[in-house]
Amino acid sequence: MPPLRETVRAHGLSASKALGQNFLFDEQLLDRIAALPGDLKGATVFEVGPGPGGLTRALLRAGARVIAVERDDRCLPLLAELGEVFPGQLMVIADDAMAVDVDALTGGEPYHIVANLPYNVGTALFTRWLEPKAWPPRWLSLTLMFQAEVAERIIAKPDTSAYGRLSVLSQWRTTAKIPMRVHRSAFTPPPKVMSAIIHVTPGEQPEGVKPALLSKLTEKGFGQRRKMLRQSLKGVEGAVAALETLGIDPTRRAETVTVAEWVALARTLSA
Ligand SMILES: C[S@@+](CC[C@H](N)C(=O)[O-])C[C@H]1O[C@@H](n2cnc3c(N)ncnc32)[C@H](O)[C@@H]1O
Repeated sequence: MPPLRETVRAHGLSASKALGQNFLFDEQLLDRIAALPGDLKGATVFEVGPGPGGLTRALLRAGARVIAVERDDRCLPLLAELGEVFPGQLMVIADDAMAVDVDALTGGEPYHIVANLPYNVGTALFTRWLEPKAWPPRWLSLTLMFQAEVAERIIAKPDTSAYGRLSVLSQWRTTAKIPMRVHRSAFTPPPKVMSAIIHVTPGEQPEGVKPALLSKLTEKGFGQRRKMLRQSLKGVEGAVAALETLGIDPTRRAETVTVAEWVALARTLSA
């Protein structure tokens, strides 16, 4: 099929800022991204925002069955052409990714999620995928492009300025890594900031922890990250006493508390 840039030009497709569109046209780079989840031959992949289909092409070339959700109807004719080149491999749904039920769309099959995310909904989608009703989730891996600053927050360690609620919620039952950084100049048009890819795989959920409690504790703790825990966690019943029981100094601040300590605190309160 014709090179990606040529196809985009032929369709007169230009990036829309309102839809968070920054396109990738370097097919070698796209193949490297599509290789990050591992062997995709015969695997199901859910893609958010295929746009002109650069990443989609790479996933199809890798042998995946791709279910893609795109909000911009201008991209649909171009994606339909792509579907003809890879018969039976591509299903495109014209919708808002926030409104679709991925488990239902993928028909109960385990699936990978791969996306060059629209920045305006990226974090909201990511946190939703981290908080399914049941664990392990149906997804096998997440391979997601983020602004580098958000990616750093996801993998951050305690005692760093990037460490926060997103770090704890990302790390307590998954393994999260940054396998690749992508320079802003790789995109058309180039965004203002650098990007990085996050690769996440599910891990074991620690026993006896209610996810909603961990969510609440981290919300309170990091909501007032400069305050001592005995102050910031005052609103969570039993939390300050639990700190004492666990030997966590209540004069510490949220950003010094390790993921394992947050989990221990949530476990104590979940009992
Ligand atoms: C950063 S671009 C990536 C495009 C393409 N995947 C690439 O790598 O070149 C983000 C894409 O997400 C689409 N998009 C934005 N918001 C969306 C939403 N809520 N649901 C589905 N797609 C959305 C945009 O139209 C755009 O095509």
